[in-house]
Amino acid sequence: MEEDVSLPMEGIFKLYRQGRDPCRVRIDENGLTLSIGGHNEERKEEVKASDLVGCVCMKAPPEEVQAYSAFFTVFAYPLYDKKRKRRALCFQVTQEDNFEGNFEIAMKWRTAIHQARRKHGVSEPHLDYNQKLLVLINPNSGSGKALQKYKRYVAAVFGEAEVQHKVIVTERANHAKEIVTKLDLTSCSGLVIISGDGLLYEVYNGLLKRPDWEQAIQFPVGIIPGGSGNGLARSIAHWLSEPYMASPVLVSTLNIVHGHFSPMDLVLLETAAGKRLLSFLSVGFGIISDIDIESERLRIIGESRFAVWAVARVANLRRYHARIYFKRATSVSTTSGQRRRKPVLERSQTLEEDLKGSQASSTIHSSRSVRSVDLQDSELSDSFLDPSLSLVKDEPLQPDHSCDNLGENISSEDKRNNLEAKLSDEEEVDNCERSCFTIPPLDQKVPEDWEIMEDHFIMMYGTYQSYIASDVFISPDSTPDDGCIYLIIIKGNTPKSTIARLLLGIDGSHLNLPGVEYIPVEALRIEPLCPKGNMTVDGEVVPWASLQCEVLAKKGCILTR
Ligand SMILES: Nc1ncnc2c1ncn2[C@@H]1O[C@H](COP(=O)(O)OP(=O)(O)OP(=O)(O)O)[C@@H](O)[C@H]1O
Repeated sequence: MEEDVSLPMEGIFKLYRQGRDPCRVRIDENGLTLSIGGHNEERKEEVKASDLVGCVCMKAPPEEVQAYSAFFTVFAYPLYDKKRKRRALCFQVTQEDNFEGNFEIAMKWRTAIHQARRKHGVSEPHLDYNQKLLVLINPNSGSGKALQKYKRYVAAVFGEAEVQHKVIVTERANHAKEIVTKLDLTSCSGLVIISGDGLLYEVYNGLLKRPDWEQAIQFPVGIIPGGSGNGLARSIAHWLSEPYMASPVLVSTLNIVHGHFSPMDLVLLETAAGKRLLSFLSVGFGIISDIDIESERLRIIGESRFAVWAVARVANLRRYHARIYFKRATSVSTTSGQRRRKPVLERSQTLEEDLKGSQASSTIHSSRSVRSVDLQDSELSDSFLDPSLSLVKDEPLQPDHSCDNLGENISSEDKRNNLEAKLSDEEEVDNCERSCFTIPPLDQKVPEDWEIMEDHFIMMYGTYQSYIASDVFISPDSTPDDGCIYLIIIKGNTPKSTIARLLLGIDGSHLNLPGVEYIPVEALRIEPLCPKGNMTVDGEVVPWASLQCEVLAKKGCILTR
């Protein structure tokens, strides 16, 4: 382990290939400050500690005249124009007349950069940086690009941040579940999932199978979007006010690199067969579940599969006879336009926010006139120097009169097959016993303070995250740790035109449509009263039968900035 240096630290270097002006550099716990040029023409740049990612030390390239120089390159991802962009600042150290002396100085700066980065938000619990992360990649997620995303983007940022990790590429459905069921949780600092939400569902249900499940489900988990359903990754970014859509993989990878833990609600479910399931995203039936399951055949087109299938489903609207019971949450309100504070996390101001106020960080300005300097917003592969020169070793339903429109095929074969594979573990021991629930068993009456609703529903969808897919902003009031399941209910008498408007854009405004109910609850029971339908948990099919659940508030742990 490297020894700490005392901050602040200052030095004078040259910015490699950026003119002859000396550059005064200061690092403290707030970040890095550069002052370039003389007193009359001084330009300043600041990079916040929260945007720093790492630093590598290098020897001089063969063409360098001052061959005794050493270099250190600082990597950061500040916000420019509503996008996180890579900044690589390469400093040339020539203080000493020999390479060893200069290299020692460069290494000290590397330590200081790491220290500033890690001390940012140090009061928050964070990853043990001395242990490896276990990265699970589903090569068949979405359009099949998860592995490519890892190789092309994630590995590069992990390299810059010196994130030690081990990769396992899943070979089949349930592989990830098997891995985490047996994993020695002391052998790694956290789990990172590069996939859609389906693989994370497997991981959580693998953790639930363990004898130590109560601790295991609290194991730190990070998610990088690679699938066709990436609701959690988008929800986390929304919560942190990060510009997700501009670069989903980068924004999510930076959460892992910064490695702060945030509590996340999980939901414990009980099926009619007495099986326990763990969920982090949603539970429901009706039109959204149908679209999710039936659009599976279009997974090759990625996330747009939901929008394409929605059109087909509205034309052929189904209604499901069911009874739902719920315990209304008393501690929250759903007043539109009066949303609760979003980021619960302490986070430093972004460059963009700064620019709105004072002219500040990462913009170089002269003492006379403020001007932007050409920023090296290069692609991940760019670097001022060849990283291979680094001297720091990388450790590295039959039709039924009570259910309309159910005569047609209502589920995709893919998902059904997957369901069969996943239910084949029915005989597995449930270490999570019935006593873990505070709600009564399914065959007993619900408590007096629960409410009951019976209808031919178009949908009933309970969600605990704001987004259930990257472009489906279903529950604006949800935050990952609010202790609530938000029910979105559409009863059978709602006109088709309303459903069409709803599905054209689930962007939060859908909650204002007549006929759409939005109810925060702590616990829920669903009792289907028609023979066939799609019931989903986190977008995965579960048997069409009674089911109930309750919130395990803040029992999960996600990696965030
Ligand atoms: N190597 C593999 N081959 C086939 N299926 C796999 C493999 N690894 C994992 N799976 C299964 O693929 C399913 C879907 O994965 P994932 O969520 O990553 O992708 P997705 O495109 O978002 O899919 P969905 O939206 O259907 O959940 C997972 O539930 C998992 O069981």
